[in-house]
Amino acid sequence: MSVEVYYDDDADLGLIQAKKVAVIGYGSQGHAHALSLRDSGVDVVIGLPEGSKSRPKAEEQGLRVVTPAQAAAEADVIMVLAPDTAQRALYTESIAPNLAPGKAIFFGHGFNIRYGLIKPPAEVDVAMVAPKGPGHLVRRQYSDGKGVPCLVAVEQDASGNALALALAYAKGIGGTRAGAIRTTFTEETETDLFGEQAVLCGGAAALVQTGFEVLTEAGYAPEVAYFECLHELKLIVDLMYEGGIAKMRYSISDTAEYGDLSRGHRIIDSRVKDEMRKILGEIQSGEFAREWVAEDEAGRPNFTKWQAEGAAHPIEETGKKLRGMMSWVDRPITETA
Ligand SMILES: NC(=O)C1=CN([C@@H]2O[C@H](COP(=O)(O)OP(=O)(O)OC[C@H]3O[C@@H](n4cnc5c(N)ncnc54)[C@H](OP(=O)(O)O)[C@@H]3O)[C@@H](O)[C@H]2O)C=CC1
Ligand SMILES: CC[C@](O)(C(C)=O)C(=O)O
Ligand SMILES: [Mg+2]
Ligand SMILES: [Mg+2]
Repeated sequence: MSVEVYYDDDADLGLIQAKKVAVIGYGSQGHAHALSLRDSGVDVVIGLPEGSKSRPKAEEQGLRVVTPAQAAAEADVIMVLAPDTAQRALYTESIAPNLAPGKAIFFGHGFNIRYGLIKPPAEVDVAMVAPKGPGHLVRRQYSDGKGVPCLVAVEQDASGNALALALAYAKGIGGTRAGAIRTTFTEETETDLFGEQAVLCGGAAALVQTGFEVLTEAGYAPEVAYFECLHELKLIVDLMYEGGIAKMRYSISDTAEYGDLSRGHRIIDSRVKDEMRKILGEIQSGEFAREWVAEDEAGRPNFTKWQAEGAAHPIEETGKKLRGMMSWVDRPITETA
């Protein structure tokens, strides 16, 4: 099945330059969208609650900041980049009362639309521009004249022009320099959640911690275990990123490649694959969304406990010490806003 991909020549920046855009939220994605849109000649206003700790940062970067309700009232296009769990109340209290026919509401992730937590009226466009990378990389790539590929989707096309507007927005943040892939809210939400749970965040973190535990429990030095299970993962992933698994296998030793080919599927075996299917089922059925919304509404008791347990894992202490010895380890991209 082939996907539609749009590039700069397929997008008319003038469409978004003719609109006023409210970016609600000024975190990882919000700062990247707002600054890049502004640098693309778009009239941008930031919506943040009074007392938000992001306010000084946005103001220092020369942006006008008002409340989310005022930003939504002023704007033609409202991009919602607050945390997913805050979006439903934000929508009900500040955005819905300020929607009118002809306006558009945009998202960076489809969670609230996919699971029916936000139901915009039929007279507004509902679209998504979701960069496939962390916000700080989105901004850095834009500033370097490049872009991070993004997904675009239209849930509701009241104006008949929603896709063109979404592509114009994607161009304004550099997305169509790299390519904007057409998808749906459902596909983006379900694959994004699956990817972060099973592979990128949940799967990878558990793999690293478990490998570290096996080596240290067997008496090997934590420092050596850290290098083997975490530090070198970047070198391996960089090779995959550049040329797929094939390039990684080309680059490693034959001994490593034989170990990879003969042992990898003993780790990620049919039980793990079945569990991945189960996780996908929980995402598709809405079970995960209901659980996460309930957890958030209860004050995040499990989230907080698991976060603290993760932070206390011995690999963190070892890593902190070792990274202090590695002058070549760049400042993390999460610290460059
Ligand atoms: N992180 C990423 O790279 C990616 C994120 N996304 C999606 O982008 C969206 C934003 O996520 P992300 O950038 O990570 O969010 P962050 O947590 O980095 O930032 C959230 C921002 O929203 C503000 N905020 C919090 N509550 C409200 C509220 N009630 N009203 C208005 N603003 C509020 C925060 O202010 P304060 O400083 O006061 O807390 C902060 O500025 C989500 O939908 C996410 O799924 C999509 C792709 C990648
Ligand atoms: C992989 C995590 C992510 O989905 C992302 C940066 O794309 C997120 O929600 O932060
Ligand atoms: Mg993602
Ligand atoms: Mg995500």
